[in-house]
Order: sequence, then structure tokens, then C-alpha cells
Amino acid sequence: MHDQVIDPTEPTASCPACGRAHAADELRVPLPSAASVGTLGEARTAIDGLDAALATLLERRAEIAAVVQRLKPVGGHAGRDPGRERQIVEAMAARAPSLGADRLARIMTAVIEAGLDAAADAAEAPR
Ligand SMILES: O=C(O)C(=O)C[C@]1(C(=O)O)C=C[C@@H](O)C=C1
Repeated sequence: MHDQVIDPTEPTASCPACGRAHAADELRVPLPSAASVGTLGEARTAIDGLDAALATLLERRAEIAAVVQRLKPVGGHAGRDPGRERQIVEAMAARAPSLGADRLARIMTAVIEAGLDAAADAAEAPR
């Protein structure tokens, strides 16, 4: 899958995830529709592909969130910003209406807290 940026202008020969050529710092994900999956196996294959993309995005999000913690005057759990978290959830709710803001808030609270925990662990780890 795509990881570090080498040269964003240089297309990969063939992406192992989608089979097409595109810049190495892009994630292109097939988006199977619910209507396109008819069997349990097809549905699980579709979920596995989406989860692989989600994991890639979550890993990259945690890396960026760790940078934010170093840039803020007060980082980590002590620097939680509920207003910013609400803004994130509201923006996501516009893209995920069937989940809605309340369920997305549960998801994003877990994502944000996991990111803060990972950043704290990385900051404590010997270099
Ligand atoms: O934007 C910030 O201030 C962050 O620290 C990042 C982040 C996030 O992971 O998105 C984490 C904690 C805050 O409560 C809000 C958002």
C-alpha cells in the first residue's frame, strides 16, 4: 500500500491497491456500493478493502495528530479542544449522513484518544 512520499510527482508503475498508476502519496480506493455485493463473501471482501484503506488513513492521521501535539502550547490529553473536535465531527457528518453526528462523535472520540495515546507513547520511547 502507499506509505512514505518519495516524489509526489512521480507516478507509481502500478499501485498494488488499485492496479493503476498514480502518485505515491495518494490513496485510491475502490468504493464498492452496497448494491454491488450479493454474497457474504463479496461483502466481506468489500469490507476488507475498505478497512485496509481506513487503517492506512488512521495511521497517517495519527502521525499528523502527533505533529499537532508538538506544535500546540499544551499538547496531549491536557490540550484537548472540544470545539475543534465538534468541528471535525460536523464536517464528517455531512459526508456520512447515515452515521450522523452522534455516532460519528463516538467514533472520532476513540480515534482522537487513540492518536493522543500513540503520540504520548512515541514521545516517551527511547530514540
Ligand atoms: O487540532 C488539535 O488541536 C489537535 O490536537 C488534534 C486533535 C485531532 O486528533 O484531530 C486532537 C485533540 C484535540 O482535542 C483536537 C483535535
